[in-house]
Amino acid sequence: MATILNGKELAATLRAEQTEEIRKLAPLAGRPPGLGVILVGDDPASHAYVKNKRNACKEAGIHAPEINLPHDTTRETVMEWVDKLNADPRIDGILVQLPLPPHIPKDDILLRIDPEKDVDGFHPINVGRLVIGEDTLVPCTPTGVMTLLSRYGIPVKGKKAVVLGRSLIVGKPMALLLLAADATVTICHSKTANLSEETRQADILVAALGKPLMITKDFVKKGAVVIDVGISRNDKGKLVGDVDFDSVEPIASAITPVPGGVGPMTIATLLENTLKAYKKRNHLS
Ligand SMILES: Nc1nc(=O)c2c([nH]1)NC[C@@H]1CN(c3ccc(C(=O)N[C@@H](CCC(=O)O)C(=O)O)cc3)C=[N+]21
Repeated sequence: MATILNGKELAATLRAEQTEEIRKLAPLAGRPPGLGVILVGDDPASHAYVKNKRNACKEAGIHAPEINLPHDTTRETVMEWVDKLNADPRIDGILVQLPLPPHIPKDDILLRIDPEKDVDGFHPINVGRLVIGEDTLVPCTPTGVMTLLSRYGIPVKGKKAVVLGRSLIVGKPMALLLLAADATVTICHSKTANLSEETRQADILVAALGKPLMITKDFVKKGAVVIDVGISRNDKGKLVGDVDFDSVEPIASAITPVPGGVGPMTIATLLENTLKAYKKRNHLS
């Protein structure tokens, strides 16, 4: 029987801690923290995520103006909104919801965000700082995974970690964070040969490939800690991860469910990053 790593419950605990901290800091700063969210187009999944973020911010006392732009918005208009949020003294964090429509070059937009307000940690300056090992804003999903591991007392130092996936948003920063925590890290991806041989070495296995239910017990060593970052919808519209939970749970020592695992931790970390940027900008500790 594996320990179920309850991200939903832990995220609620973290948000309560953040709410308390904001209540204490706002009078010192003379204002609450601010997170500006830019959403382009009408992708229903993106709108649902942004709604979750808005509710979490509201609950915690974060000022969170939302810029909703139509699908046919130009690159220049999005740039102007980023500039406006960069210059706004009440804004500590900026999030441009991804994916953007194909006619808007993502890299140009992310490069425009003030790195000190880059609560997603996607700006090349922040990616570089993470590689160097400086304290900086780090992408929310992998940071949330590290928080989940540490709050459940799961040791990382000296362990063999295998990360499945090499995206800018999850795989690469996940590998760097595990490395910084002294794990021995392997990154696997779609071209990896003998994938299950690699994954069966893992003490900690992080699945972020976007292939629903692909990871069965054949990919997992007995007693491994299994973290599922996948979020896909099946034909019934139900949320499923990259891990076949029913197959893997009996042999894992700990495992995250989907939903209720990594997803809620992502949002709690977005608030944490906003708070971090706010404290730095206001010289509060
Ligand atoms: N600039 C940017 N930053 C992001 O961090 C970002 C993004 N764009 N685009 C989309 C992805 C996806 N993402 C999720 C956040 C929360 C849940 C989450 O809370 N999931 C719940 C379930 C939600 C549901 O039921 O739909 C759970 O897993 O329990 C999932 C996915 C952030 N992303």
